[in-house]
Amino acid sequence: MAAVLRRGVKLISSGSSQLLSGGCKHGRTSTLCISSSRPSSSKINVELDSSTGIAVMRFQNPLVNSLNLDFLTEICISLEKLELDKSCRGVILTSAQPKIFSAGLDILEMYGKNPEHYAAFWKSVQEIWLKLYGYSKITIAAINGSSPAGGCLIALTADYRIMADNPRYTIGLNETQLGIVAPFWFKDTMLNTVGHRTAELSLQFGLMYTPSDALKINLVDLVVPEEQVLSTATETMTKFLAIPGHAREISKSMMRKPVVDRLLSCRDADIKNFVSFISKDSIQKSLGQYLSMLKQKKS
Ligand SMILES: CC/C=C\C/C=C\CCCC/C=C/C(=O)SCCNC(=O)CCNC(=O)[C@H](O)C(C)(C)COP(=O)(O)OP(=O)(O)OC[C@H]1O[C@@H](n2cnc3c(N)ncnc32)[C@H](O)[C@@H]1OP(=O)(O)O
Repeated sequence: MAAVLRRGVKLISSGSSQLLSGGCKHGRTSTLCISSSRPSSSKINVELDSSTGIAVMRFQNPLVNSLNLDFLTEICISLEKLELDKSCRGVILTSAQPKIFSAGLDILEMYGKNPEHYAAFWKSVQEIWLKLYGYSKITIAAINGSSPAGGCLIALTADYRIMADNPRYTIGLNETQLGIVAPFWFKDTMLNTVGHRTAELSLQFGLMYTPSDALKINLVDLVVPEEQVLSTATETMTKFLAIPGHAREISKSMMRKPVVDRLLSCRDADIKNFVSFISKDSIQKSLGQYLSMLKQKKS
């Protein structure tokens, strides 16, 4: 159930099973409607300040915000609701988990499952990218932890990226390190942000960057002390909000539409390609080894 935090601000816990269709208004505060049952299953929370129009979406999928099917669906539904909500003007994406923005796609969704599962999972990955990269409202990634692969992709879809100044946090498209390949629309998103040569090296080596190195290649726009990430994101959002909305929105769409259209024109083929690639014995073996390496790292 939505709980009032301070004047004009509501906390919205949203489990995918709890979301109802359509936004609703409660007095002066515009928020999303959810039922009150089982709020503890929520993988995200959204705080929408109706006095500023700024929503903060926090990822809270323990342990590391890995992007599984349910989590992706939940994020997508919440983004859709915020997009339809006239009182929301921009969304800040950040993490409630310590040290991790998002560990990227959940490897367990791509390992040891059947083709139908792989297809459904990949469809949800496409959905989140299409939703975020084509999002009409302003998005800012407040990157308060590590952000490999799919986590980096989520950050890359934002209009602006602010990263915490902690050299332990890294960000990048590291897919090749897992023996897998970032698909063309991951590549295009990276390329549109950092340019051709940097994207080429970055993708081939599967490079992960510290915040200061990420800043050097424009993978992030700003690096600030960790405790200032959210406040800086809010200040930056205010600057974006000062621009006439329709002009900003059309400019964003002009920059991104060709890339969005490219995936829209071949979604089914892209799913087929993913299923066939990920089902290969050699790829499954690589993913299995990578998972073992993650586990061994602890011991
Ligand atoms: C031609 C091409 C055509 C089509 C496309 C084909 C291919 C598909 C491309 C797919 C694109 C893929 C994108 C991805 O996002 S792949 C995922 C990449 N992610 C990573 O490499 C991150 C790996 N994780 C880490 O580096 C660290 O875990 C992290 C995030 C820095 C956190 O470190 P730490 O705090 O020390 O925590 P642990 O390492 O101990 O992890 C805790 C726990 O979480 C498990 N885990 C971590 N990451 C993932 C993940 N991505 N998926 C699933 N599980 C993950 C980890 O194993 C630990 O589990 P445990 O059970 O041991 O507690």
